[in-house]
Amino acid sequence: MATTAAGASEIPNARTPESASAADGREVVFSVRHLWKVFGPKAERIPEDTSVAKLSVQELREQTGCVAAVRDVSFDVHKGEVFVVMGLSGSGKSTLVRCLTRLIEPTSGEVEMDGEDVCAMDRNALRELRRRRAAMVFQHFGLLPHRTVVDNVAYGLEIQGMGKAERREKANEMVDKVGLAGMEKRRPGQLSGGQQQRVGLARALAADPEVLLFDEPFSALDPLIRRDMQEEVVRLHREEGRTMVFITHDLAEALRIGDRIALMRDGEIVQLGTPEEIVGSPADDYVRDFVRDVPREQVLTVRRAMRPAEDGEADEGPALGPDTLISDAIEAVARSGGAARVVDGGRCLGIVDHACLLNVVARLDGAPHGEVAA
Ligand SMILES: Nc1ncnc2c1ncn2[C@@H]1O[C@H](COP(=O)(O)OP(=O)(O)OP(=O)(O)O)[C@@H](O)[C@H]1O
Repeated sequence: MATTAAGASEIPNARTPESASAADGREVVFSVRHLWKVFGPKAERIPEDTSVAKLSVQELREQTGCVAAVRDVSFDVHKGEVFVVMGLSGSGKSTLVRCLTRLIEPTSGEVEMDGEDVCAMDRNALRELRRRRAAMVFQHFGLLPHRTVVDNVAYGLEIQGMGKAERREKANEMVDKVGLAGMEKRRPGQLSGGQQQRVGLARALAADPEVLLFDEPFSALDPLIRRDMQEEVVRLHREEGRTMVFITHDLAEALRIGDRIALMRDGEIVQLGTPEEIVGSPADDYVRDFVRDVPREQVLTVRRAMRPAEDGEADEGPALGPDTLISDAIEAVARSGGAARVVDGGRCLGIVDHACLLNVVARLDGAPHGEVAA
């Protein structure tokens, strides 16, 4: 697993290649195909009408009076991943994620959860889906002010019909899990904003949903508490491996917590990839501009920097795992004074030296394996 060097933890991006890799054999939780959500008059005709479906957002609005909040979007969310939906305000993030459980009704397209057609679910199945299978954690948690912390956490379980003793026990367990032990008897008004968010998180976790859907849950928090909560999410994810879909407009947040990121613009996904793919190989100028200020050495790994080993190099020098961040590799190379080997399972995959590491930092790396762009 990649680690950040001390003092260089602006965007820690610790994840294994397995958790970050795209599909290969991974179980799909949500499968979305050609999803559209159009607001406005006769919205349902827009996706089918090729003469208007390709118009820009502004042209579409002018010609039809409709807003296409989500336009022909397809993707899979894999079991156990943190899937981040990122984009500027108005790019369609909330609409897209609400369509997953039909909190917003899609205009057209397919949504499946665990192979089941969400668009065909009746009212009861939908209620079950939202309560137990894919629970949403909102920015404003809507805590009940007159109830204690533990009763707020138990509330969802009460609705599910769980008995008092059992739900108390479960709620206490969740309060502990999110770091609020000792505060069980307080009321929301006696908690800080960050602590209230933790109560909301504990309440969502208590229902033990297969997927947690977060809609910008931390955007109202001040930066330090926000950072705490991001770490909390990463910790919970590591401990439980629960699938999470997380909306944010904050790139640093997306890079910090996401296994994969779907970057949206005007209702479309312009790039879907790991943080390393998005930062290292932006799909177009829009994405390139979006990630321009990201400290690359804190996101990209030595896989991207390494070059083939020359005679004798494969047997000497410090060994680094292939997921070592460039920032850590810089430290290792600087300390050793020479090149380092990138080693996986005893096999030398390549070499990183001063030049190839600097190429990545200076954005002179056009492609993986240290081939310098022409
Ligand atoms: N009920 C609605 N009626 C009409 N247009 C809507 C409606 N809901 C959303 N929109 C429009 O759809 C587009 C996408 O909105 P959405 O809220 O999904 O974006 P977002 O990326 O989540 O934005 P934010 O980060 O500001 O929450 C916007 O242009 C918005 O104005």
